[in-house]
Amino acid sequence: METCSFGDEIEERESKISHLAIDIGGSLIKLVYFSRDDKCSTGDQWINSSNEGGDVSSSESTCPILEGKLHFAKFETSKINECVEFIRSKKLHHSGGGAYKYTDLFKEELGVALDKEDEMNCLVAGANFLLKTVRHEAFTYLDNKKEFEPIDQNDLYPYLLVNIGSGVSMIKVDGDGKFERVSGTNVGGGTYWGLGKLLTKCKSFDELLELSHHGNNRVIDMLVGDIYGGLDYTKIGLSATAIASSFGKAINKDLEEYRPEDISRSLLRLISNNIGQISFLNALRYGIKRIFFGGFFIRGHPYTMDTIAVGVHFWSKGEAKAMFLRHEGFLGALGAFVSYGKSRSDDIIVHCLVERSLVCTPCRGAAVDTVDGNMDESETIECCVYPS
Ligand SMILES: Nc1ncnc2c1ncn2[C@@H]1O[C@H](COP(=O)(O)OP(=O)(O)OP(=O)(O)O)[C@@H](O)[C@H]1O
Ligand SMILES: CC(C)(CO)[C@@H](O)C(=O)NCCC(=O)O
Repeated sequence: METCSFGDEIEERESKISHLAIDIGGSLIKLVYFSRDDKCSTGDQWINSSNEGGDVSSSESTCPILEGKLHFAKFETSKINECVEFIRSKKLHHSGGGAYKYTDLFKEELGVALDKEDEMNCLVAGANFLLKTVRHEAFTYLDNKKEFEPIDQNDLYPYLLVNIGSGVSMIKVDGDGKFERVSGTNVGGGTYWGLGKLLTKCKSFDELLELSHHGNNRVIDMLVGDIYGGLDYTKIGLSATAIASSFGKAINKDLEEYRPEDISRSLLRLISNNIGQISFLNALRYGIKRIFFGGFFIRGHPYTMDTIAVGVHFWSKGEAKAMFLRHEGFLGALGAFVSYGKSRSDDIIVHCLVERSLVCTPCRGAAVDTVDGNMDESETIECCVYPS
């Protein structure tokens, strides 16, 4: 993943768009951009930053508040030209500096240079930003129920951040900018999509995920009961329905004899279980009780979240808790967005005002239930940007 951001204002017909951050991952490109509300576009709203709490206090001088919305978009990395076209059509591009893998493409197509931000820094900054400022962001998933949990600012750290992208990073977070990448695994979202595509001939990730809804993993996975004559192995705490060996039954038939639905479900279970287990072991290593899972592998998918949550609960004997994030896939891009300018003289401080209620509002179509539903990319976060 590469995370980049660039700023300055671009006039659009309906709103002013400024500040774009882009996260170019192994599988997906994520964009986060800010559009100023019309009512604020005169730029005549000022606050004294020293009177406001939190992030803006680093500046003593007064500064204008730009009220507006954060927007989200994603594209497959293999179709980067669609992303470039989107940026061009929305006129999101402008100035910047720096260089990296896609620099030439962005320079040639859009005439912009990218400022590179550190990936881990951005993941942590994005997670902290969401956990500290966006209500209804973090939730548990137990017994097929999503429950939002308010985050106590005084009891946030340490936590383990597990970002499940193509690969998986596990980061112990101790504060703003205070973190250590303690582990990772190469068995991640890319593995599910890659192996799933080969085994099922699916054309898209969404198709593969959809198949998993209708599958039965017991057809392919070897269960404890398959080994123990249908019985639990009570002495070591394993029920008959626990998986003894993922894909363990696949030795019995040829690939064509298995349903793609069952293959997808077993694969999803295998990967989610494995990540849940490694995450728990790392939480245990540092005495951490709360694990936040992000990354686009999750996609708010009930079976994925259930497998991870149940695994963490089971292995930790209820001591550790798995939590999920509504903006799961945008941590890096959001982090690039909020970090932009921090190391430069043209400081841009992004801060969501609690008074603006931080609801996610739909920007097209009818009202959606923004709290219970999965995140829809057409939703936005109302926020304020404080440029110094
Ligand atoms: N539409 C999609 N197309 C492809 N993969 C998808 C899609 N939706 C979800 N995914 C899953 O999300 C994963 C990528 O997640 P994410 O965008 O968070 O990581 P990344 O930034 O691409 O990876 P990395 O950080 O390892 O470079 C894919 O490997 C796949 O499992
Ligand atoms: C290489 C990155 C950091 C790129 O985002 C990610 O894909 C990852 O964490 N992979 C796992 C690598 C490992 O720790 O084995």
